[in-house]
Amino acid sequence: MVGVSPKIAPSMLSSDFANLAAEAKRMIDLGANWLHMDIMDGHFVPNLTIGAPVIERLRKHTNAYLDCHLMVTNPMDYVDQMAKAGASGFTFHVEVAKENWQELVKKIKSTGMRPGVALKPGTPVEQVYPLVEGTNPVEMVLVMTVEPGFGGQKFMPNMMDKVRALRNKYPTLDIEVDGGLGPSTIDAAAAAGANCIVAGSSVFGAPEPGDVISLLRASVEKAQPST
Ligand SMILES: O=C(CO)[C@H](O)[C@H](O)COP(=O)(O)O
Ligand SMILES: [Fe+2]
Repeated sequence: MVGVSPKIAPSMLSSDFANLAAEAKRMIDLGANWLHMDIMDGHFVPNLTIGAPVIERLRKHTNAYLDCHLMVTNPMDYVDQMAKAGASGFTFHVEVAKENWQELVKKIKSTGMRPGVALKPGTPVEQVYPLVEGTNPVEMVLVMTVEPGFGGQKFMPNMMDKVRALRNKYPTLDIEVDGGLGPSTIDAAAAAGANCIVAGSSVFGAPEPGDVISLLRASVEKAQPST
């Protein structure tokens, strides 16, 4: 398979938020490729986390790729502030961008951020096809493998049908899975074709988080050799 390399992205939602800069450095030093930042507005999902001010403060301490997952009702309102704060990737949910996704993707790209689209477990995968195939395509699809809102939930294996369908159609697309990924679920996700792996509780809850990061990467490399 050509063009997809593993990106292991610890979800900072499970980190010690009071020591975010140190936690970010620890993850990068342990081999993480990206840092996954969960932005929740308390409206699209029943939880409230962080926003652009925290991204901005974190950016002063790291050059890492900040993979921002926007679980918000009005993603357009966040584009400028997230770009200014130093976000690298901006992944919005298709459920709230049915009408304006073209405008939204264009705006994200104009700021230099990398656009991605996420879908909830109940959303059919076909809904994201136009966003991958349009003249202004997204560069990543995030398949939620839990209901968005909280870390530490159980992986939904039936979401792998979506990952398989996406990988069959788009051999070089970045496909991210998010929710319940860890040593016991990674092989299913990697075999289905996911190459960007978000993992929160399994990494931060492990005695040796670096071992979990390595294991996740090895599983993706084994399932999808990138040459
Ligand atoms: O988007 C998310 C929740 O909405 C988180 O990124 C996700 O849940 C990661 O946490 P864990 O690996 O513990 O499931
Ligand atoms: Fe997430």
